[in-house]
Amino acid sequence: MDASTTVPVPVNEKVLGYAPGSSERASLEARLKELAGAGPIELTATIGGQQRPAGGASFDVTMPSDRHHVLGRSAAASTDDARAAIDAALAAAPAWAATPFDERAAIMLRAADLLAGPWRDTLNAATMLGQGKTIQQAEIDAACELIDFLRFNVSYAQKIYSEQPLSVPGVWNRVEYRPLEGFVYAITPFNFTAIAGNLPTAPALMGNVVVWKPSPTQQFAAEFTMRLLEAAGLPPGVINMLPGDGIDLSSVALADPRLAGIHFTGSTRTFQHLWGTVGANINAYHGYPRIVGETGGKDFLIAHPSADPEPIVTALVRGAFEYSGQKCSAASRAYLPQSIWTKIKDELIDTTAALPVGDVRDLANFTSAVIDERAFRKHHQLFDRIAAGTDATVLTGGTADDSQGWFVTPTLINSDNPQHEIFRDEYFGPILGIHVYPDDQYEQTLDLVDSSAPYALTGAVFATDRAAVESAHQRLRFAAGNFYVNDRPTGSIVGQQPFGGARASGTNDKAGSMWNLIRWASPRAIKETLVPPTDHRYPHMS
Ligand SMILES: NC(=O)c1ccc[n+]([C@@H]2O[C@H](COP(=O)([O-])OP(=O)(O)OC[C@H]3O[C@@H](n4cnc5c(N)ncnc54)[C@H](O)[C@@H]3O)[C@@H](O)[C@H]2O)c1
Ligand SMILES: N[C@@H](CCC=O)C(=O)O
Repeated sequence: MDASTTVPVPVNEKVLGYAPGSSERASLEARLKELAGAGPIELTATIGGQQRPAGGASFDVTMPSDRHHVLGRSAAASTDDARAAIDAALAAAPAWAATPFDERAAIMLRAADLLAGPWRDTLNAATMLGQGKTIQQAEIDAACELIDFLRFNVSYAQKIYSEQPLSVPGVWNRVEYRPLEGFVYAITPFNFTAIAGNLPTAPALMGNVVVWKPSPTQQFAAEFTMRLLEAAGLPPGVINMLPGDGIDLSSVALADPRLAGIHFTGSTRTFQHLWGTVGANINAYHGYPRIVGETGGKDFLIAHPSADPEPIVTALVRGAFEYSGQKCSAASRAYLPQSIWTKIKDELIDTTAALPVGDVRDLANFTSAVIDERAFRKHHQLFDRIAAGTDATVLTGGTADDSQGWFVTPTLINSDNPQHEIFRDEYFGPILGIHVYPDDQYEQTLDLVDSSAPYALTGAVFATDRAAVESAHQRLRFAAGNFYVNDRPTGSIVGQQPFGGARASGTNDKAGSMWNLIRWASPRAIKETLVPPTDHRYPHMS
């Protein structure tokens, strides 16, 4: 049975400011220099606690804002690596499942404290360099959100374990929250070091063993995350990290009868492919694999004519362009009434055009390059389509330059056609589509917001009129799993805004919450009769 001792009450990790002259800035800058100048480091697979080069095709991890700067060299996991990782995970499973909850929890809490202290600069600097994040964006992700995931999950797990059924005189009923039988396959995206750390550690906290495949473009920070977990005392084999694109790994892992679950965050397309493969293999498994996936978004901001104009500009600039729009939560379509648009148009265009965009090592920049050549080309093609079409206008931005890094300028695109692709497709970049509607058509526009895109991840309404807020709550009830009133639709905090969406945006199991952790437990109900009956006859028989 799992322990019911108390665990520390979690508190959100404080976001450090890195202002000029601060001690945290000096220490971060020193670590940035060290990691950037370390020469390409070898990025290995970790199988059964052993670091070893993976056997597949090699790849480089480079800086998005300085694309010729190679940070690390790695190789994709081969089918042999995949089999070895699954074997190592399953070999570790009995001892890990038998490890008391308190001991598992202590490892996660220690990882959180190490990250809050001596590992903070390393994970922040690795995330800045490898994933192209500014310090603000790295700090809220690689430091604070991952620390929060580790601490809050311990507290949520304890709540789950303490949830017990009724016992009656003569009978003791209990529920044992067993781990799943088999291994969990955690597949993580490039854009959040915290998500990459949470997806393997959440199932591991619940007693599961994991094969973890980070994104190739996040492999630099993933390498340090794996070392951090080892430093915290994670036993060999509990989490096995395999680099690469996942093709060979999936050919083995998704066909393995012992696949117990998939913990995925990434694009809708990849998730649908994984789900389809599991469906096709369903007769092969010992059980029904749990499938948890948080995927894409086309996140909206709608303003009512009663809204204060000024905060809308800030919400749009931060919501759309922080981390160059590479957040699943990024505001990528805005619906503004004509009266507000008239007031904010110039300021929004001027502020967007003036955003400092450049190398992440210059801490004065607001944002940087997009993640890789694929993302860069996707945006280039979008700009070509917009230029060739007649129903959308670039208000600012619309250019891309790869001479130094994968730079795409923060871009505002206006269209009167609410069915235009800019209001439907996820680009995952610094692109904000703007639709201006007549002031008297707020209600109809809410319906447009609800129906124009297949996703339902995040959204925001700006209004001072309470009836307008209420109307948005009702009409957009299923349009977002995270809904914001008078705030930008990004920046959820663990423990405050449990995160996830439905429709094409995922299974909405809310990362960093009890609802997610419960997916990694297989409850066993135990009834113990204290003095068993000795007469088979019922009263009606006498
Ligand atoms: N809803 C959320 O909480 C959330 C959070 C972050 C990112 N996202 C979404 O993630 C996407 C961006 O991330 P990305 O570009 O890394 O997504 P992606 O789908 O391209 O990749 C995600 C992961 O899947 C892996 N992958 C791809 N094919 C695979 C296969 N056949 N087998 C195993 N692994 C495979 C990738 O290598 C990567 O590790 C966006 O759509 C964004 O909205 C969603
Ligand atoms: N939880 C983050 C988004 C993660 C997706 O990329 C936010 O709310 O901005």
